Amino acid sequence: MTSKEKKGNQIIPIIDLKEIENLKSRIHEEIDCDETKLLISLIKALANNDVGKVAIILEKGSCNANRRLPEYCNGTLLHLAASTGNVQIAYLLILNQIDINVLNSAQNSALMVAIKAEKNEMIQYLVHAGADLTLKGIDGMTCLHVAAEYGNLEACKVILDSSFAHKNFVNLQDDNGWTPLAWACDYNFFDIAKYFISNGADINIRDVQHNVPLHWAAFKGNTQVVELLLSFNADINVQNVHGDTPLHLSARDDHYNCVIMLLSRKADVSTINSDNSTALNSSVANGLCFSTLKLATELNLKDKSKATGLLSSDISRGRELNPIPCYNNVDNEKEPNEYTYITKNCQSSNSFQIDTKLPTIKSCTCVDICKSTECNCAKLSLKCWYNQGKLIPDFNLVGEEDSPTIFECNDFCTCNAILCNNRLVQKSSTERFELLRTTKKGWSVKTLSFIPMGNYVCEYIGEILTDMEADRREDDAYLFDLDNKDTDSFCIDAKFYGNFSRFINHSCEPNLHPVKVFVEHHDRRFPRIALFAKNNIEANQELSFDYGERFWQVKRKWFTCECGTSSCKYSKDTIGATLGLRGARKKKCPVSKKRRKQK
Ligand SMILES: C[S@@+](CC[C@H](N)C(=O)[O-])C[C@H]1O[C@@H](n2cnc3c(N)ncnc32)[C@H](O)[C@@H]1O
Repeated sequence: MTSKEKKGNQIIPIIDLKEIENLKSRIHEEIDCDETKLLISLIKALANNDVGKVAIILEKGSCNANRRLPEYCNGTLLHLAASTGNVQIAYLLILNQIDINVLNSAQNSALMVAIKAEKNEMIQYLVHAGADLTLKGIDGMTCLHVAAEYGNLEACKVILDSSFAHKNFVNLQDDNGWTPLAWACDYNFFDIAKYFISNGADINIRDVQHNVPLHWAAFKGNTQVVELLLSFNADINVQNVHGDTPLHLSARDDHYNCVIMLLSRKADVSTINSDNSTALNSSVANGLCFSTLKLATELNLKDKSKATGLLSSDISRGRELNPIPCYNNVDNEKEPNEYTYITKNCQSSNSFQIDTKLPTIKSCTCVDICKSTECNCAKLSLKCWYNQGKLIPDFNLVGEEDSPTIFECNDFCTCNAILCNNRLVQKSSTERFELLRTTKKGWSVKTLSFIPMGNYVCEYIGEILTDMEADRREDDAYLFDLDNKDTDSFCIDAKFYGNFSRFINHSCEPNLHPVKVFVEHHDRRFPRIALFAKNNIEANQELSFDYGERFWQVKRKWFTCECGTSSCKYSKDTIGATLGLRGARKKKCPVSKKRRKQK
């Protein structure tokens, strides 16, 4: 019926126009021009795959191809064509201006209908014809989620191979936080899970209940998928918001093979969930797994060297995308609790007002992706400093002078918020962190995953204060100066309200670089402080930024730098020379300025 053209890895159906003309010439019956009768004939012709007749009716022009069909779930003729898989008819409909991205009342686009019906040639055609891959249907699922749920590997390949799919498309989450990989793992589609992982799927992304795909695979007893995820180093003892590990979930549903697999890979039988239950306590009494778990628990009890120092499984209490566990293997200090965990800057006084008025906010009129130099937001930042989800190498991550200020696209821009190249800090960071007690610097933050240079890591969050308010505070250890040259000065204090960034220590060889970023308002007095990776950061490294010389000028009386780097400027041995020589110079510290003495 149609021949095919190869483009990249994709085979795209080619519509044979001569064949359509030929089919049209065989139709000799009179066609009634009454609109309702035309529509009925069209539906009938479509259902019978009568391409010639569909072409003739559409040519009459008096039939609205976009009309909704109540008897077909309020879809359009394209939904109908998608379910039958007739690519020539889909071509004719699109030629007649049918909207390719309409959702029917079950919230399916034509592409989703084709995926569910496994009409793979139609899927190729609709993707090639520009169907919106980011369109979200029921429960916020994209076409890739649907393809994963229905086990349609061919569709997954077509979608991900398409030039319309952006870099991180494979990791988009639905309303429940599920990635396409989570769907494939839950429904035991091994080949799809493997395909996603080899195409950039992140096995550690958490859903709204903090489950990772391994939880779902274990919960369903999908042993082969569990093994696949573990072979890609999935954390076997990962806990969800209820404290359940994959072993808890597998034991609860008595999935014997899966429990054996997890135990053989050294899953920890001693982990307790929020009900104070181990996997053994959670298992079905006298079920298949019970005696195996009992034996594993008894053997484990004999191993006394199990102390992990875990004080909390998530210091953010579910506020971050990924939980942030807290460990102390150093002293008796408990989990820090003298502050309130927040994820957005806050203001506790009326002494100033952030100007959020619409006329003061510039926005762009780009279509989709904001990659051109014409983007108004990029122009405001001098140029767009992001590409493929990170800072471009041109961005000054090492210089002492202030880095450029970044204006990200905002709610008033016309671009597509998912595809736009100029939105990073406004999206939650997907990196994983841990709070760890150190011997000489109190608490510290380390990254659990590799972070490439230029990646956005986290935001320094806290209470916005005027300089005068900050001066009245006794403890200045968590102040971050917003350092505005032209107007009144403000700072962020993370002492009482803050996120995990308040625990990031100083280093003379820092791996983070603070950048001023504006998103929801353009009031220059109140930039957001985004910390970006200054270089590649290996997993398990401590995060740090440079607190600046002024900090050490004030603090040297109480303590000196313990960063331990070879170029440390403020250690017991070097601080005298560093500040003695430079003390007289009025050095402008680029970002961080702690002004007050610690009492
Ligand atoms: C913003 S807090 C960082 C988190 C802090 N470690 C804690 O336990 O809460 C800044 C304080 O951490 C300690 N600190 C940070 N970097 C340090 C360094 N390089 N050497 C010594 N102490 C440091 C100092 O006590 C400093 O006042």
